[in-house]
Amino acid sequence: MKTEIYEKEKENRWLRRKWPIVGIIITVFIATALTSGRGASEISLFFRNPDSCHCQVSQKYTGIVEDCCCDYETVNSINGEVLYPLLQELVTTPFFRYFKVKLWCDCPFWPNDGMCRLRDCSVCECPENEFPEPFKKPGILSAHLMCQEEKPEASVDRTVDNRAFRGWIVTDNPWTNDDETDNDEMTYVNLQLNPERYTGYTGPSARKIWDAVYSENCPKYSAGEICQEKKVLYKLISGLHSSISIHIAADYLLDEVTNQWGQNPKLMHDRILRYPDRVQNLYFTYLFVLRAVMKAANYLEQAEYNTGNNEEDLKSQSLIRQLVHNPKLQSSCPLPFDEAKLWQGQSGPELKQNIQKQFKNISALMDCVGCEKCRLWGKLQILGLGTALKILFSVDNNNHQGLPLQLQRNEVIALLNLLNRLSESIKVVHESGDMFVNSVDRQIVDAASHETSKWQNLWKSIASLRLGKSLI
Ligand SMILES: Cc1cc2nc3c(=O)[nH]c(=O)nc-3n(C[C@H](O)[C@H](O)[C@H](O)COP(=O)(O)OP(=O)(O)OC[C@H]3O[C@@H](n4cnc5c(N)ncnc54)[C@H](O)[C@@H]3O)c2cc1C
Repeated sequence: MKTEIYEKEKENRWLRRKWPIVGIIITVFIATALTSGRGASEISLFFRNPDSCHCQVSQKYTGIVEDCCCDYETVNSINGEVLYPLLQELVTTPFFRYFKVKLWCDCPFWPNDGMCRLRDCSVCECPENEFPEPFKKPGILSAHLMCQEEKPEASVDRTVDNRAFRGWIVTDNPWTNDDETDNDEMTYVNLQLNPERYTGYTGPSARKIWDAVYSENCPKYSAGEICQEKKVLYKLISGLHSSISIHIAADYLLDEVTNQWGQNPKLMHDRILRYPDRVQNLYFTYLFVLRAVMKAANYLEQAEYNTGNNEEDLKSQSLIRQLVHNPKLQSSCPLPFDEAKLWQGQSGPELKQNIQKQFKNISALMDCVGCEKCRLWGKLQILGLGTALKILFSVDNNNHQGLPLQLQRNEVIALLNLLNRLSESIKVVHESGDMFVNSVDRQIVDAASHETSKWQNLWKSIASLRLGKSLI
């Protein structure tokens, strides 16, 4: 009997002495369990992928944005001080808030598999009396023009065909799939009433679009690729994708029951911030589009901003002037992207043709997006990118090709609204990126220490149980 008590006491003493080691073993065990995917998903993501581990390290982007002519610090400062405030105001003016779009979903690649869950997926179209008179052609509201929800107010703009807008011509964009000159089935949407945010569009339907975009139309270039032309399309699309994800995370439906909207730091971290290349591509896309706007400065300055609301139209024009001729922008980042460097080699024209074809395909894929609001913003932003590509690559500085720049009103609306979206995303990443990363890190640490203390308590109870028993 004595020997038995002695043995038990020995065992407990061993347990007490080795407790710190046991603690470490438990911690390692928990970490292993979590990294093998059995723990909370956020923790597993954090530990599992060493490339994505930015634990407590603040993500600072410095130096020149790759393939551009401006550095991160300058982008952040001109965006925060100049572009963001001007663009925020500009997109609320009547001229820039009505976008003409074909919302019908007739996917040329596969049957429509609309997977939208939320009411927020659908677009609130403009009633006929809302959008500006000069945008309309009298008598176009015939009964056969039905909108998405079979309402008669899905009016079509044909006014631009006839009106002598200075600078507003009807022309097709060679980079996009939709025929911009065909007004059938087009409808007007007030963008201010349809913010780009979380819609619940997710799963295989959304994944199929992005997969088709990346795998078939702009595959990721291999590391070490030096041909800038081969990288441009991927970087533009990836930058746009980052911006879309940032808007989803920044305006997320946190609680469906109480309809509570707010930021989702985990989504922001998991989809964007933990991938530095996605953030870098966002900056690239921003500078690319900014360069297009600056290159078209004279055109934009002289164009007619006419919605019939004189005061607001003067405001649009004044804001455009302040933007394209801004002294701070001109001095700190005069050439955000140098398009003249591209298409120089022998294979230049062929490369350009290929990229144009791929971009057109991506644009056609927007008709496959199974959520109306996502389709609206997808189409707008792709038209905006197509307009930037048209400005930078379809016309050269000296009009050597004999093609003076001609833009359609809808292209300008898309271009400036796209720049505004990118500007918002840059602001979020720059001003709140660290806060999101820290908040996710905190959640991870809290979850891990909660798990650890749970195991420690369990272990302590087992140990005291054994100790108690042995003393009986
Ligand atoms: C055109 C379009 C517009 C959309 N608009 C909205 C919207 O307004 N609101 C909404 O809630 N949902 C929208 N969606 C859906 C949304 O983009 C996501 O597809 C959805 O939230 C599911 O996300 P996910 O985590 O599966 O990753 P996804 O964002 O679908 O990404 C799919 C894959 O692409 C790769 N990837 C992700 N980001 C990048 C990047 N920046 N660069 C390179 N590769 C990347 C990754 O491998 C990832 O697994 C839209 C989808 C499309 C196609």
